[in-house]
Amino acid sequence: MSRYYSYINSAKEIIAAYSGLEPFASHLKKQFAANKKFGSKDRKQITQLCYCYFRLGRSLQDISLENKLLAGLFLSSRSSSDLLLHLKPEWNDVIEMRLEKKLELLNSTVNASSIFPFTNELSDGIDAAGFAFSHLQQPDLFLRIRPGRKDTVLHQLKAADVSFQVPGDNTVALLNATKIEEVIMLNKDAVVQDYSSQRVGEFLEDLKSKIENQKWNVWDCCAASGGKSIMAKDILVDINLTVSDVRESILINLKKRFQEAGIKDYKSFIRDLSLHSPLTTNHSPFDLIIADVPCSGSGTWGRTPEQLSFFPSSSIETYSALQKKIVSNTVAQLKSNGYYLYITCSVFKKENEDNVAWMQEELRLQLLKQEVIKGYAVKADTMFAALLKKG
Ligand SMILES: C[S@@+](CC[C@H](N)C(=O)[O-])C[C@H]1O[C@@H](n2cnc3c(N)ncnc32)[C@H](O)[C@@H]1O
Repeated sequence: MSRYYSYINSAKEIIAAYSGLEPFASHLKKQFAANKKFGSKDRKQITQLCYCYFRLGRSLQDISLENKLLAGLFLSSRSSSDLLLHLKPEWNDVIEMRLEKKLELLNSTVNASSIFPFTNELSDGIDAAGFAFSHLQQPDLFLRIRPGRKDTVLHQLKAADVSFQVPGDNTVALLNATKIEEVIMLNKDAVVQDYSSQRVGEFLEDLKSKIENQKWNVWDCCAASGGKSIMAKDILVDINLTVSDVRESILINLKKRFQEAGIKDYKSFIRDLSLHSPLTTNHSPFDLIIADVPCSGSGTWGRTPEQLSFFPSSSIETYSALQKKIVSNTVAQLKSNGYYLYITCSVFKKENEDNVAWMQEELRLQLLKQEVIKGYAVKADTMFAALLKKG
């Protein structure tokens, strides 16, 4: 058997053994660890086959797994591959063809809802077809350059001969495989942060003018490893920062990241915010609460395309309910006239506009601005942010 068939067979076995209960990346890691025969080139090829397969979502259910693997590779690739050259040379010859033409050539039905089965749940303004078909491409890796570090970062990227683009003032787009930690001082000079996540910073820029003489108390209540907190420090500068998360392990990562970022003065605590329990911290009540809430992550499935096949629709409601609990338990800690920045990386209306409408009606917050930050045309995630004010 040629090694290309053996790649196809390995991908078939790995996909068949996947239940969807853990991220596919973890499953893949375990499978490779248990099969030492795979060298790094084999692992790369099998990984690409599997991910391209998942990028098709529930499309092409009527063809064999082997053909779907090849179709996934064909539709998701823009450059020639040895595997297609050997197994489907007629497709490899036209690999640079436009997607519409490739679909015509396949003569099979691949449409928006076969790739992304929840198009009727989308937030307003999202182009269902543009969003669904964007899953066929792997998103880029983005850096946010920290204040005053632009010359250093661009110089280091050029010196290391890394290919990159600068889509925004302080944003760098890189190919996903770039080993950026070997090139720049991560967290000190720039942070890895998706482009749309960086654009949430525009909401913080709007708030800057509202800070007068006093130092604001800011709480990043679902902080994870601190992406939004570092951005808040960079934009709002002189703030009393408090961070919390339900996971102790992620706050350990935050601590290390903050050290590298030079952020020393902050308070942190572990708390499950879905539980209604009294909460007072040194800095409460707050002038600003940043709630980057747990969500379906449906705006980021270009990075985890297995979700297109495995995400249960019932989870949308579960996330929406959890988000409401977290918001109502944290809003209590907001000063009157304080600001609430609600963020998701979801494209679902129930987690986005519907929850904001609920905050207006039930919690009497005033909506200042809300936006679906669309990333699908620029190889980035899609996010949602809303800025509200307590009366
Ligand atoms: C979307 S992530 C935050 C990402 C982060 N703000 C950033 O920019 O890197 C959501 C975080 O909420 C935390 N979380 C989930 N359920 C929670 C709960 N019940 N109470 C508090 N935090 C929770 C998760 O552990 C996760 O780290």
